[in-house]
Amino acid sequence: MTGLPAHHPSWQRARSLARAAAGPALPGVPRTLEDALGHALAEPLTALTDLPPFATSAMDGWAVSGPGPWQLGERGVLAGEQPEPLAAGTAVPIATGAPLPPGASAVLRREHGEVERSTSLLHLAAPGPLPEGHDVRPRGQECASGEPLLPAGTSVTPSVLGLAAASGYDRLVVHRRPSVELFVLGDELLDAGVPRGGRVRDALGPLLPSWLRGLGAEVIGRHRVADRLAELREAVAHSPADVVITTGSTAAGPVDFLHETLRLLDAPLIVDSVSVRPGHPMLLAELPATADGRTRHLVGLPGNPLAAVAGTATLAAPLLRALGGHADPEPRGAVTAEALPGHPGDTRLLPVRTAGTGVAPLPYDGPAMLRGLALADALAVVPPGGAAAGDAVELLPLPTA
Ligand SMILES: Nc1nc2c(c(=O)[nH]1)N[C@H]1C(S)=C(S)[C@@H](COP(=O)(O)OP(=O)(O)OC[C@H]3O[C@@H](n4cnc5c(N)ncnc54)[C@H](O)[C@@H]3O)O[C@H]1N2
Ligand code: MOO
Repeated sequence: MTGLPAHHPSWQRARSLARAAAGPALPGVPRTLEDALGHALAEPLTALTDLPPFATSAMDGWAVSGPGPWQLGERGVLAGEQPEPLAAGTAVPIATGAPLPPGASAVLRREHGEVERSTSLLHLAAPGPLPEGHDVRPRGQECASGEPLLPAGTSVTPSVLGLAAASGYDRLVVHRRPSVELFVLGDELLDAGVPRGGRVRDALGPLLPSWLRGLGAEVIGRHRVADRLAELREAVAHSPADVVITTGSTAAGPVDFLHETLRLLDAPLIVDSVSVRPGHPMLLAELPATADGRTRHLVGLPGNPLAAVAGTATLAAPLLRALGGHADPEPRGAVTAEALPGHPGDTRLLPVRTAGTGVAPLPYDGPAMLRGLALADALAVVPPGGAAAGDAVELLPLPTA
């Protein structure tokens, strides 16, 4: 456990407690490039080759040697070929990406040259002269073999996969993803159809798993758990997940058994409610370790859907990112296009949309509502008392897929 239990910390402190609770990131494992997507690099990415690995032509045209005009050879050089040396005063056709023949001094792009058919002489057809190295990508222009390209902790995106492949990798050593099991509580929840008979649709079962995957988690299960102490206790006690995430049951209602469950499991609370709106009943606890000594945590998200979203951004995101070894991102900021309403004493997380050069609030942002969130680009972190038009605010990203 990290530090003493923090009851009702500030929003900022709750985030750092959640990050620190992770401890060291999960161990590194080798993965094929395809399987590494979404993980974090456990080792720096170091170039396994010079890039480009040999001097190449940057354009379709001719490789030339010395000043023109040039006697044109017949056999051109295609990408993937090993060219013959080029004698002074001669030229050969060359394709973009083809290795430059030894002895070539520059590349003349097709639209800048003219071939005299009768003599097979290639003339410069653009204002000259053609400088040495023109339209040539020299070997090692992007990096030298052994050069560090990306630090450990970098999140593996499609672009990182491309760079890793270009620089010679078949596999990457990445941190294991934290496993997550999601327990959705609430006997009033329906899994299909229109709300009826006093019951409402489960909005969080569909909302959370893809978000959690986007945070780098491996979602190993999603279950509905009945509002009964014994059932919740069994589910939490036996979950093999690194992180158990529950929704609902955080408050003091007649069937809110989460606190009681944690007490019975001897699971100390690291965060027990946060000074943030919506979502202040959110919590973070350390669960008893697994038989093989792995630490486990529980994030309790409030049942009101927007409050659960606030809890995911506040507690689940820093915990999961740190477990997965992802480096902390630079905070993203924006200017407000109009005033953002705040809470007198707590931080407020407000769905906002980019409007012109700033961000603006959206209607329907109550804790039980998702209508504003569904149109939002981000959650704005609104300080106690609110933000005036033109103020800078931090933005928290929202998943897009
Ligand atoms: N006496 C107090 N009552 C409440 C407090 C409080 O401090 N004192 N806090 C309020 C706040 S703030 C919130 S947020 C909620 C948190 O409640 P729980 O986490 O215990 O959640 P539930 O009671 O189970 O549900 C609340 C609400 O959300 C609906 N819900 C639950 N799960 C889902 C879901 N998966 N999809 C859609 N809607 C869901 C549920 O039907 C309730 O309407 O407590 C306040 N009360
Ligand atoms: O703060 Mo509760 O978090 O939704 O109303």
